[in-house]
Amino acid sequence: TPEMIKRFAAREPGPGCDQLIVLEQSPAGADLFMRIYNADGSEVGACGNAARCVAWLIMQENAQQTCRIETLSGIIGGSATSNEWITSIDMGRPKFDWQDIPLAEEFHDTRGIELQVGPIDAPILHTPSVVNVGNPHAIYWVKSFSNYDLSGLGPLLEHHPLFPERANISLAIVHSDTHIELKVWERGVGLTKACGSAACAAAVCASRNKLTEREVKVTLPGGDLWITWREDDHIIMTGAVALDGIIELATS
Ligand SMILES: N[C@H](CCC[C@H](N)C(=O)O)C(=O)O
Repeated sequence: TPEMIKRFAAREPGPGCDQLIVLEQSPAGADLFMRIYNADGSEVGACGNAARCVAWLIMQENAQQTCRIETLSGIIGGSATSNEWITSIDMGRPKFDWQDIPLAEEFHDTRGIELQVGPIDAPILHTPSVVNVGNPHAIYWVKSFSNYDLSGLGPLLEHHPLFPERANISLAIVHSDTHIELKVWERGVGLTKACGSAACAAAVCASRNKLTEREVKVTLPGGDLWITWREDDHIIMTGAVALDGIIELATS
């Protein structure tokens, strides 16, 4: 139940976690179904970091080079790389229409929507890009993180009425046309060290807004991820399998 998940995630007892991942049989015939619970007990459709860990486990266990993982948002594809500790995930295609984010009202240009923070005449944050990469994201483009208290602004924006399913909120610095740096307030969790889906969201929005190339390195507090937004519209995320993220595999 959500209460049990909240207790587990809140480190009572145990190490705590940002997400709790439950692996089940896949009704769609994928290698398995990955059920994703946030620390607040909410169930969501994407978790990039977990996908890399779960793909690694499947491919190790079955001696496979590829795998398919079913999620609430559809089937994603895992593949091994030349480095056994690095996996790639095909996160599928981004959705940019306002109804697919989803937003509570119509916006024709989701490359930058009217959602400013602070005084109308001198907003401290404004014109975020929004996208759904299996889960909803809003990305604010900033020059530096030091001017913003994301732990204060995050929950306000996460729960903003414009996001009927809430949203993951990121601050993004574009260092070059191949390098983005992110700080993320995750829906249902809070500030985290890494968010794979936010890295995907920022990469496709930066490219769509002509701020970067289609292949970028995304630096998060917990490490780097490499995102390619392929010409066929699929988002490929490559990064280390954060094995320290697999505290324990509870087999039921
Ligand atoms: N908090 C996110 C789910 C986990 C995302 C993050 N852990 C990742 O690696 O993508 C959401 O509610 O959509």
